[in-house]
Parts: sequence; C-alpha cells; structure tokens
Amino acid sequence: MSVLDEIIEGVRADLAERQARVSLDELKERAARAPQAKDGAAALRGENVGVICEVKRSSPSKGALAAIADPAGLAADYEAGGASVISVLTEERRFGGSLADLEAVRARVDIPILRKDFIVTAYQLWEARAYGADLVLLIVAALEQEALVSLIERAESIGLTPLVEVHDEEEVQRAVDAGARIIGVNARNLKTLEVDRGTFARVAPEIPDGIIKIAESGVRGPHDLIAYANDGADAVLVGESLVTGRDPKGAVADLVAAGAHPALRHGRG
Ligand SMILES: O=P(O)(O)OC[C@@H](O)[C@@H](O)c1c[nH]c2ccccc12
Repeated sequence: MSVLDEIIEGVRADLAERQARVSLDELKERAARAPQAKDGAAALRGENVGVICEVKRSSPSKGALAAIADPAGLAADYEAGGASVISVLTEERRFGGSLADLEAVRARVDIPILRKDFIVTAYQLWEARAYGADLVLLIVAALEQEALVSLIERAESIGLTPLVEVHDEEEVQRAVDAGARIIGVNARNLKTLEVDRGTFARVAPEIPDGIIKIAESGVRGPHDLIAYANDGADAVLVGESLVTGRDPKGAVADLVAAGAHPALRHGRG
C-alpha cells in the first residue's frame, strides 16, 4: 500500500466517526451561518506571484515540524507578511491538523483560506464551508475520475473554489477534463514522498492557458519562488520553510517582495 493509500485509510476512519457524530443536515445549517465564501481564484490571479502560506505541524516525510500552539497567530503573521491565501492542514493523523485549527484561523484572518486535506466525499466539502474555508484541495491521485468531476462540481455549487492537485502530465489531463480552473503541481510525490523541484517545469506546459497554475512544495525561500515563477507559476504554496523558520512574517514578506518583481511578469500568462 502506498503512503497516499495509508493516509486515505486513516482519513476515511476519522471521517466515519465525525459522520456518526454530526449529521449532514447539521453541517449544512452550520455552513449556512458561516461567512460567505471569498473569491479564492481572484486572490491568486493578481499581477504578482501569489504566496499561499501553510499551517502545518508535521508531515509524513519529516515527522514533527513545529508545535504551533497558536495556529491563528501564525496565520495572522502570514497575513501581515502579505500572504494571498492561508492553507490549513486539517488531516489529523499524519499532519497534526484539525477542523478546530481551520475554525480558529477563520476567526482571525480576512484573506481566503484553503482547507488542505484528503477529500473523498461531499461531506468534507460541507465541513470545509461550515468551518470557514473558501478553497479546498482535491488530489487527482486520490480520486477516481467520476468522483473528481462530482467533487469539483459540488464544491463550486456551494461556493468553494477547488484547487486540483496533480503530479504528472496524465493527471493534468484528468484535472482539465474534470473542469479544474486552478491546478497545483505538487513537487512532492505522494506515493514516494520525494520532492523533485523540476516537476513543475516539466508538467506546467501541459496546463492550458487561462487555468491558474500553482507550484506546491519545496520552496525554501525567494530563489525557489523566482524559479517557479519563471517556469510559469501564478502562485506558490509554502509550508515547511515557514513553520520551521524563526520569523514567519518576515519570511512571507521576503517571498511576496520577490513575487512582486516586474521582471517575473513576462514569464507568466
Ligand atoms: O512543506 P512544503 O514543502 O513547503 O510543502 C507545502 C505543501 O505543498 C504540502 O504540504 C502539500 C502539498 N500537497 C499536499 C497534499 C496533502 C498534504 C500536504 C500537501
């Protein structure tokens, strides 16, 4: 069984428990009371290279990264540094996240929030909305094509913006066929957990114009953002280097400043 399969097995077990506790109707009522979803695509389509900053305590590849006692405080630092979007890991077993983290971050920041999890059913989309997310990650490698199509449609119908994650050219084709408008190329292979920073440059040319392109994983600082931007990234998604650094706000500000450099505009369409 691959790491991805193992993660999803755990996610399904935890999901079954929540479904037994909270009915879909209750979730929908809660979603109706949540603040209206913000436009996630608009936040990523700006002139400058956007920076999606992640709240992430641990990962299957590295184990514990940072305790993050105050996820909302960290997210507020990201926002103050100029982040376009906050990504909140809600997977519990391997990433140490929770819906409580999502809720706390929502209460604190005004910019759009991405729920980062392994979404396999519509119930999780309603959770995302109920706890204040504006975008959701949908991982092509984790979903049958039919499920991918229906989750994209359902997400959009309840106001969520799907960020569809791919790892290779074939998955780009599936994402495009399924109607993705934002595609994230993850440099970390979820089956082997290895990071290959060349993945984006290889895969991004297969993404049609008009679709927002995000480079995910492996950004250590401004030089990696610039490299991804030169290969056509509209935004980058950064976790580890921010949560393990001493000055998250300053680190985000440095990335944002690099992403605002006029020279980068030529490489992107
Ligand atoms: O910590 P990094 O290397 O900066 O990567 C962040 C993000 O790309 C990574 O956390 C991620 C990308 N896709 C995912 C899917 C599930 C969980 C996590 C992820």
